[in-house]
Amino acid sequence: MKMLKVHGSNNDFFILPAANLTKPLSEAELKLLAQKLCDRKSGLHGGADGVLYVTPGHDASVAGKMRVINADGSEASMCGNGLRTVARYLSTQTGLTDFKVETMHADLEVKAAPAFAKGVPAFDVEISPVSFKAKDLLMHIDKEQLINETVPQLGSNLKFTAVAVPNPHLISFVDHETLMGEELGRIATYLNDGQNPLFPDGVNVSFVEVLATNKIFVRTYERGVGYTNACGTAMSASSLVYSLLYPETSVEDLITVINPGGMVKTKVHQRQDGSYWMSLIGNASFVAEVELEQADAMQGDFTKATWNETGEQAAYEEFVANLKK
Ligand SMILES: N[C@@H](CCC[C@H](N)C(=O)O)C(=O)O
Repeated sequence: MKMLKVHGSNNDFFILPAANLTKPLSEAELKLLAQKLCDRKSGLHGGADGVLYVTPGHDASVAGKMRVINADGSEASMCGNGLRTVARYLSTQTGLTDFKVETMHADLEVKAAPAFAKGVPAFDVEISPVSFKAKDLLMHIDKEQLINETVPQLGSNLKFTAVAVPNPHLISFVDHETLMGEELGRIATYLNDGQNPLFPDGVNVSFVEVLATNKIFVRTYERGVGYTNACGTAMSASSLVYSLLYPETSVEDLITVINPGGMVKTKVHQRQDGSYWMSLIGNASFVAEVELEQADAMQGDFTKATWNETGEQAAYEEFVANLKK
């Protein structure tokens, strides 16, 4: 079966089109396959943060459907970095450059964007729906929503905002020392332990540093994965919270979001009814074309897999190096 190794801001995935399977996968087999492929020690070519499973959409109004399987086998409702790469994949399959992709809770607009650099193609994707309601985050606290408040159960003086986009995010704006410290891992590990009373289903946790007006740095510990180079939904959610908490910025401003894996651009939009959605604009890099036997992959045997590099990773790394100049 053929797959693509891809990334957005070095948040990396295997794109697995269902059409490429030699036999259909049960839900349990899809979960196991993601765990086998993504394992950073025993997985395929260094593993990945997740699998993006692409199937036909509900009708001709969408070019396809993206399902997001985290490295631990859990399924998420959305993946911003992944959606850019799936959009590019579907664009190559259909010839379309402005279309919709079905996701768990919404059909989302995607469109080709100007390349971020030579050899670094980019896509612009819609991040939506957005909710601050505790029930939409599966967050168990004694209030309807959490916006820039401390959470005593976390044993921290930091203030947090919780928002679903639609996967759940808990975000705190911090200074540089805290951004780079141990607190993020301590809090995120606890909230993703499967036992805590606040987020029984887990949550993506991000610390954000404001670098300048409309320029932020986002570091994320992801539900179902751990620390990643970037999290597209987290960067979009952080941009929304930034626009709400910092009067220096406004909706429709273009925000530069730096992350450990590179850089994206975001824009926060507000509809007539007051609801929000975001644009996430960033690279959609194809690293390698992969081919392997499905049965081998299910066993975690990657010895016979073929791996053909596209050459795009070198271009992406040059793009990142130039960011730092
Ligand atoms: N890295 C993704 C988010 C993937 C899902 C997340 N780990 C969750 O479980 O909600 C992104 O780019 O948004």
